[in-house]
Amino acid sequence: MAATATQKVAGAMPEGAILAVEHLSMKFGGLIAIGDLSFEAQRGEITALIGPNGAGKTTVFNCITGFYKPTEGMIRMQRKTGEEFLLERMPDFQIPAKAKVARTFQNIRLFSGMTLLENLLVAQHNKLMKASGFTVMGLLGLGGYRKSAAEAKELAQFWLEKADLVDRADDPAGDLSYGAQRRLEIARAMCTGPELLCLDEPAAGLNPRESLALNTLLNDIKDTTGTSILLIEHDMSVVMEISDHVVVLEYGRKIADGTPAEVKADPRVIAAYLGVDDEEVQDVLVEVGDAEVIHELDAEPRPDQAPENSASMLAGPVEETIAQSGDEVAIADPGASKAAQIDRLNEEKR
Ligand SMILES: Nc1ncnc2c1ncn2[C@@H]1O[C@H](COP(=O)(O)OP(=O)(O)OP(=O)(O)O)[C@@H](O)[C@H]1O
Repeated sequence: MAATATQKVAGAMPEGAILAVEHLSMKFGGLIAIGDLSFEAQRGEITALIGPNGAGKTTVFNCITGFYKPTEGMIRMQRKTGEEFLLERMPDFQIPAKAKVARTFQNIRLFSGMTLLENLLVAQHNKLMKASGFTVMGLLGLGGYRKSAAEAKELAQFWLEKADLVDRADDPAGDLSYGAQRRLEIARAMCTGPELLCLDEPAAGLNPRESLALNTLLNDIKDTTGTSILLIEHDMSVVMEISDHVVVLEYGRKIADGTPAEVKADPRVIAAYLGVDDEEVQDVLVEVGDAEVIHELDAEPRPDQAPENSASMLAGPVEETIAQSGDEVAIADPGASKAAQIDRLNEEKR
């Protein structure tokens, strides 16, 4: 019999974790966007998911929030009540309501013609409809609807204040600056009462002042509500400043996992994150003092075989990819992964 989305799975949830991604894989035809990825997000912490363009970060988010059904693997989420969900088995519309996971997108998705307040009330639509008993009489103010409507407005105002937007409550959302729209999206997500908030590049396109306001809001959410945050971000000032834990992807694989300070000093991360520019990699390796790696890396570059575009690359070793993908195989050069280059050099040193 098929397991249900809330069925307990073998093995306890890792200590303190709200989310455990276990052996997740996602293939698109012959392309392995995520390959055997496992990581955890701790309850009450900010976990950042970073990596070069095309590393698979958004695909992970899409699997967590039910937009994609993973090819393999498990995504376990445990609520404060102890109730456990297998997100990969749930329909996407149930994930916010039952598992209490909310998300924002890379491109802003507000109702730009509606006021800020209206945007936050719409986010609470389900709760209000329930309070109306789904009847016209309910909507007209009988039963608990009136009370719920007042509470919804109060909650919206609470989050407008937190996002430093309360003075603009009656303005159309489309009139806000980019940074303010980002904060409004987060406020809107918080109005749904999430236990896990997934933010896809919230600092994209923000100026330093707006990035600072974003950091303040996210730290405030973490400290005052205990909501756990999973963050995809390219802006390292945001990642290093506010994250408790950082998971680094390259070609759909995890290459590092640790505190911001740990991953920042990891030569594999530096090599992967700096993309295809070998000279830049070496500069940074000099900065972290890994002269030996630099020396060996000098002998290793294979620019003639490097990818032109990371988005077209595969996640794993060629032989593994061929074995997994059947006819529709897109082949990547194993030399393309800079983290793998560092691994090979370390292997040779032993
Ligand atoms: N629906 C899809 N169909 C086919 N390929 C896809 C699909 N979604 C993602 N991909 C591919 O999967 C890989 C990972 O993409 P993804 O968007 O997850 O990367 P990312 O790390 O979020 O990149 P970025 O930082 O540029 O947003 C890419 O090669 C991408 O082209």
